Amino acid sequence: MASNVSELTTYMAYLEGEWKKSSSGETIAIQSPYLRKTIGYVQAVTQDEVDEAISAAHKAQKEWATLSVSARGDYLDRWADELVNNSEEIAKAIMHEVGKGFKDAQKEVVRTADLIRYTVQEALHMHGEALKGDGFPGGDQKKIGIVERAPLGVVLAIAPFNYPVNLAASKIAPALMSGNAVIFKPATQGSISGIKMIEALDKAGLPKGLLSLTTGRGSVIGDYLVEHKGINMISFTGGSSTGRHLSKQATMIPLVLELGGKDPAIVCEDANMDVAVKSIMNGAFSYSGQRCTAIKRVLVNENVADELVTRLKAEIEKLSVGSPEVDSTIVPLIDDKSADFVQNLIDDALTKGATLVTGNKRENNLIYPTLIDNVTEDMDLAWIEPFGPVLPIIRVKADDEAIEIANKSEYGLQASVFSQDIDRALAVARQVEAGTVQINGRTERGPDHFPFLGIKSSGMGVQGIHHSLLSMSRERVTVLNLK
Ligand SMILES: NC(=O)C1=CN([C@@H]2O[C@H](COP(=O)(O)OP(=O)(O)OC[C@H]3O[C@@H](n4cnc5c(N)ncnc54)[C@H](OP(=O)(O)O)[C@@H]3O)[C@@H](O)[C@H]2O)C=CC1
Ligand SMILES: O=C(O)[C@H](O)COP(=O)(O)O
Repeated sequence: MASNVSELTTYMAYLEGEWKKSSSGETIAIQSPYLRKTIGYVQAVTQDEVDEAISAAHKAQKEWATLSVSARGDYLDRWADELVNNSEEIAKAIMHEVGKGFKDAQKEVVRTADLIRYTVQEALHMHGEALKGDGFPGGDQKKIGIVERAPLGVVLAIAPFNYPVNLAASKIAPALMSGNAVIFKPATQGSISGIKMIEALDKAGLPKGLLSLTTGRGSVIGDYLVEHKGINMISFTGGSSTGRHLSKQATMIPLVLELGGKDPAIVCEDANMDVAVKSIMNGAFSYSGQRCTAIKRVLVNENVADELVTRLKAEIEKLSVGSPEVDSTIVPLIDDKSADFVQNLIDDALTKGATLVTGNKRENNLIYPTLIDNVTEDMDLAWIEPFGPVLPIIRVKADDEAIEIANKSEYGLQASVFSQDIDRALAVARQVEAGTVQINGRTERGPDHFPFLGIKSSGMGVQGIHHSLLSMSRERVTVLNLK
């Protein structure tokens, strides 16, 4: 596939239902991680523009909340249709901007349309409840509690670079279906994909002002957005340090945080090795490990460690490395800084005596898939999230030791346990501190209607379609006191 990004577009911000140049007069250049050149410019939105967008959002939200759920759903269904109709163009934007393989980028767009449609259906099927007062000692049948769900107001949706369309829509769709307005802050590297996605929503006829897209550096407008009195809920996905910072800035408003991880794959000595190898390969290396749910360390029983390492090495050496345009599994990392970060983790482990099995080759921000054995607890690679294609092997003597090391991590997003004995796998799974534990499978967020959550430094609150709808609305209780 030939890349045609020679004509550089300056993209507008979407403010109060109009595509506008920012009054700042400033733009931000977006660099493609694999073309290694500027592919477009986005607006650096000002604080005054943020104020205006939030004020317009409040106005539009009032009317939106009076629409029936099915009428809101019609807008969102049309959005999903538009995304599918423009999937090739949006996928190209994702590929150019964040270096994701074209087929995976297309899957991301289709998955997003599916997520939006499911969100509509889920919202249509969420009903309130009526409580009878006599259900509590001393209560009275004449007291009836009606419990409905009400919107929160204006939701701030902040997304990371790695799933610029899906992780944004998984916030925007439930926010809108719950009757809220949205301020969407895309990752700077991910803004063009976000703009393309919002173009589709605009084409679907969304009422003006209900959603604004504020492009700009998180370090410049992030705190302003987060601390803004007009924001009633924040749904954030990104790194743990950004998430921790944000949780200190935001006061007395609901907050859902999906953050980083250091997902372990625990391989017991009775694991089915075919399953373990396939799952670890897929879990650790797809999109060069730039997934929050990537397998980021392997805790393997020493009796099967040699076999696992030999088989992983053979598979890693077969991985395609290079351009996302030919769907390589290993693609250049999002920027040079990220590649330096991964390289430092590799260097630290090797300096401290770990064994290089394969990899540790680099061309600019392209890091070849790297497997490092005999990683020990004194090495940063045992604990720090690389967000790149490097996998540490930590050998353990028993399940208990694997659980202990798994739980020593500050993170608790997901984990995998591989064993052919379901009782054993379940016993291990129940002791691992993580939002989700996969038995005999790779760590992953999908399917998107499952609850998705991180504990410890991996997050706060729950996503997944049903839970996102809940977190973006509140109970509204009306009590009838009959004569
Ligand atoms: N648990 C989960 O569901 C997921 C977690 N992640 C995690 O995200 C990280 C990678 O994504 P990355 O984009 O680099 O993460 P970052 O934390 O760097 O950025 C995430 C978002 O926050 C914005 N931001 C930055 N500073 C602020 C601020 N002060 N206030 C408000 N917003 C701010 C960024 O904007 P800008 O780009 O302009 O700086 C971006 O939109 C990894 O740690 C990964 O594990 C990723 C996907 C899923
Ligand atoms: O950013 C991430 O890593 C995504 O939330 C992971 O999604 P996936 O596990 O479904 O690829």
